[in-house]
Amino acid sequence: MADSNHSSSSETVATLKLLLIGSSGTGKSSLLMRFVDGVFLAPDEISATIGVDFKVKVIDVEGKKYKLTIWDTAGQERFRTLTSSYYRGAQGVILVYDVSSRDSFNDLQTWFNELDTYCSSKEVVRMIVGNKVDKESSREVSKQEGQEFARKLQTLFVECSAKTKLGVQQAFDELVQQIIDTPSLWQKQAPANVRLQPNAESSAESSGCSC
Ligand SMILES: Nc1nc2c(ncn2[C@@H]2O[C@H](COP(=O)(O)OP(=O)(O)OP(=O)(O)O)[C@@H](O)[C@H]2O)c(=O)[nH]1
Repeated sequence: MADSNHSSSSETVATLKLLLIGSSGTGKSSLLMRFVDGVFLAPDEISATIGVDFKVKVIDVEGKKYKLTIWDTAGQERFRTLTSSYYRGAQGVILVYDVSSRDSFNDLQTWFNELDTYCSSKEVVRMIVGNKVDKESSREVSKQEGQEFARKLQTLFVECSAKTKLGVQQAFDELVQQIIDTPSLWQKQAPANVRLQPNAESSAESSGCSC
């Protein structure tokens, strides 16, 4: 998949909404920055997310352009607001843990429960990402454990490092490819350049809502 951030949204086949969830400090904002901006901020340059943030990236898959809106939410409970609206319309969700933090891995089940509550569609593509593999000497969760948990929950699985960028592109590529391979998730959207009638029903179908 290639980047094409200079193309206009009217040329895109679809807009895909991706979410990053997971406990505080696992590296969600860092993964987003690495994937969209190609940078990694040092610990003293990055602060905890408050509420919700998002970035946009246009990618090229087999000659077609897809606009990704990638949402990053606060891991800290006290900064979490608007939870249900955050999940609305998502086609892909990345659950992030830190391979050097057993607690963040144990927290995944709670994040899954939240996901099931707000995003019940089984079609929505889910991926577990074990971040910070560069911290191999302080690893607390083996790759095999991560894989087994993902298999149990029937999700995709990738290990990566926002710091070294290892695996980051692969994670987003696999997630997007699976969404593209599930047309019912995104083909019901109105084309980006078609405006709905003001009185059009705000049903799941007309809003492109997947959850
Ligand atoms: N070594 C290493 N550190 C990382 C990596 N990714 C993120 N970090 C560091 O981990 C800390 C937390 O990163 P964030 O991206 O702010 O984590 P977050 O999940 O967005 O945190 P919240 O906004 O509180 O939910 C920062 O100090 C990052 O620099 C990584 O791949 N390797």
